[in-house]
Amino acid sequence: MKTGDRIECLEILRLAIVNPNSGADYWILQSQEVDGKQGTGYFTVNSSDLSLEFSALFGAYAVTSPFKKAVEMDPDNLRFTLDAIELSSNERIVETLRLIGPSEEGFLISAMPKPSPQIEHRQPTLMIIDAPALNTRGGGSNIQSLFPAAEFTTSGSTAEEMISQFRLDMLRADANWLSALICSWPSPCPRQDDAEILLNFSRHFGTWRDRNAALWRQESAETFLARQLNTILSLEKSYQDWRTASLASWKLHQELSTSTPQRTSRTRNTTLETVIRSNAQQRMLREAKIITMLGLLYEAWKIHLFSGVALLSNGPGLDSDLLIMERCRAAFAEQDGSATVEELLAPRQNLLENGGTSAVDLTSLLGQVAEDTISETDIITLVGEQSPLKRRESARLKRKLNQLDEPVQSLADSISQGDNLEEIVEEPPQLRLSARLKQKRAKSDGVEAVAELLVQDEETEHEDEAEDVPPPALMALRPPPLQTRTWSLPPRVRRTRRDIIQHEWNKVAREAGAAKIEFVNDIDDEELPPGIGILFPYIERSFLFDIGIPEPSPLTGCSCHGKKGCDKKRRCSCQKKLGCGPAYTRDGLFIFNTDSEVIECNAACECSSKCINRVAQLPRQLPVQIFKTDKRGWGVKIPVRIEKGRVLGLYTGLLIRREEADKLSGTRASYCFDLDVNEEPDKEPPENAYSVDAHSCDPNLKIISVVYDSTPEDNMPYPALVATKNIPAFTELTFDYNPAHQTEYELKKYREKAHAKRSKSKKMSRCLCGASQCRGWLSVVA
Ligand SMILES: C[S@@+](CC[C@H](N)C(=O)[O-])C[C@H]1O[C@@H](n2cnc3c(N)ncnc32)[C@H](O)[C@@H]1O
Repeated sequence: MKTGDRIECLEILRLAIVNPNSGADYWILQSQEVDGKQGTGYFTVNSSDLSLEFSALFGAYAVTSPFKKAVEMDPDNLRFTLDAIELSSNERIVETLRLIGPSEEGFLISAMPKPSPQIEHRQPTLMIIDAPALNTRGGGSNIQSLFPAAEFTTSGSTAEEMISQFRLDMLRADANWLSALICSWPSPCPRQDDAEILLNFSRHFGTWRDRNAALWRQESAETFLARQLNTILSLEKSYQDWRTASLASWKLHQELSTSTPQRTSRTRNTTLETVIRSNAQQRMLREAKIITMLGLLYEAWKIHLFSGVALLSNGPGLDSDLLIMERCRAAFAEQDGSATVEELLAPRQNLLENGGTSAVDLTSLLGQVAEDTISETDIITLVGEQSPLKRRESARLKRKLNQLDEPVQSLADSISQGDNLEEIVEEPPQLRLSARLKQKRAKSDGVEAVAELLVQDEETEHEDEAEDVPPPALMALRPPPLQTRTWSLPPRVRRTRRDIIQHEWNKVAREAGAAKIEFVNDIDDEELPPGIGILFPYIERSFLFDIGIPEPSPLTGCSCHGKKGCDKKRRCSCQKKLGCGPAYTRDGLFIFNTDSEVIECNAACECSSKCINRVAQLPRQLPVQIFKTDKRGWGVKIPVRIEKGRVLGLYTGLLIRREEADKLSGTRASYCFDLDVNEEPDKEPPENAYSVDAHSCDPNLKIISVVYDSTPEDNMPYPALVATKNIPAFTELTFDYNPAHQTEYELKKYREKAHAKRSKSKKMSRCLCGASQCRGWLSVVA
């Protein structure tokens, strides 16, 4: 590239190019008038120093200089092809290039939008900044000296303003993305307040970044950096608190699960419960990894903060790394976690050989954490040995992780028992990690359940792919040989968040023997109901138990024999407690002959699994669609006709104590279901498909309480959803959130209360059920 060359492009927002060796000052690509119009996308290169070959800017990739091929132009879609390296403007070039060069040492080329009332698209100006030069000239305060004012007169703004704007954009992108990422994680098991800590954490982070953006204009670079450092310290503290709380919670969870032989032996006996239990364990594991990941993110960010380029792009490691991560995370999600360790590590190997940054490592890590295909020890391995600074940091990290509390250590042990850390670091990453994990876990005592689950995962994997989405290619993460490397993602069927969640939920449903679940939205662009994310713990049946929930008492069962053993109430000790005839017909339809709890036969009974008194406990038979309604958020419907009395399934979730439930507010409270059959204080937030059922004052479902894996005295019945009428296919399913309000007396009281409270109470809102007898107000806490 030389002065006078023309480059055609539509828009460049940011472009960073790193060159550790050259001493050139900067280049400017100015837009030119074409056909009498300014800024239609042609740019001419001006440079104050032509000693810098363009190929050198591409560091590891451009092996010879000057570059052999001219810049190729594609007016519809900006595309630079340099020495067979393709850079597409579809991805922000700043990120692409950050992948291939050590930002600490080089140049930053940035292209910024130049506001122009005449032209619709943003008109770019491209700048190349020599970061070391920036340092020697006194950092941020002297930026102007690098950009002679004359060069910017056409843009109508000063260099400083443009840089501030640039930084502001990056800060916003960062803060938004990180908070979206953190907020999309669901509340961890078993402690609900972990979610709160996470939220605070992300808020804290967001506020900090926004404030930084504002202060940049007012403060000197030194004060600015000092302030950042202070905030990092407090941010770190909040992260540490969160980590400590989560670890303590994990420890307690572990202790409780091992010190409760009754529940343990029961869960081992039933595949369903084993799976649920394993899910909980996996989830905890994943959370521990995420905690570690966040730590690594901040470590990485801190390292970058001290590099020269930090002065210009404000937390540069995080700025672009986060965006890279976001992209790679999506790529990982598309791959459904099927990349091999080798494939995951390949970008890093390539980087190390060619002088890379930590960006890809973190990217890969985050993707893998989301897909649960990586352990803490692998994370440490991946952080690996890089720059001396990075090496120090990673050694410190290793020490830290080694000193971690027992819970995480035992987690790591359960994954890689028998390996020491150094061996893992050395080990060539050739095996599929999931296979390795499977073997390790299968070997270690007490984690058979997890191994069993993994085997099931594998078995169902292919079936799933055939059903949902074609297996994605691995191109994006498997770097091609140097000369042919492409950064544009190949065309493929894109997996949305909805696809991924649907896939995950169906996996759980299938394992529980239940029918399919589908998300449908014909109303707007919202992909999923609020609060449902990649790690949302879907439970098909059974409860998850919060800490402090007492063990259910030992079960006693009936001694009915033969197929018809439980048909007669007086012979069946379970049904005797019912006080009426059998609750179900032989076809499994609820008879509506009792308002009290239905006591179904249980694991201790001698009757067969097909006995008449086992209905709600069976896997959900009908497929469900979770769909977006026009006025009431998301709801549930079933694509087939439903007979009156059909038991559709259970409303399950995490069983928490009333004290905890009372602390819930807003949306979370609206999912809380009071199991208050015997005045015991347990409630649960949502964790399955029926938790999005809407309220109606004229509902088509009724909730009945069913007991089958605890005793009535334990007060842990399952709310089961029963059709109260024949329901046509695709009708929205509704139940009355407050059936007590149906009686005249209660209704009167309710109306008075609603009237008094409607302007004040957050718990009352307008009912939009549309029923002719609509009570007008919805009390969201049932
Ligand atoms: C348990 S959630 C149900 C799922 C919810 N629709 C969603 O999109 O997440 C309960 C919330 O749904 C909404 N909702 C359910 N039934 C409603 C109704 N009849 N009228 C108005 N809002 C309703 C209210 O916002 C309520 O707080």
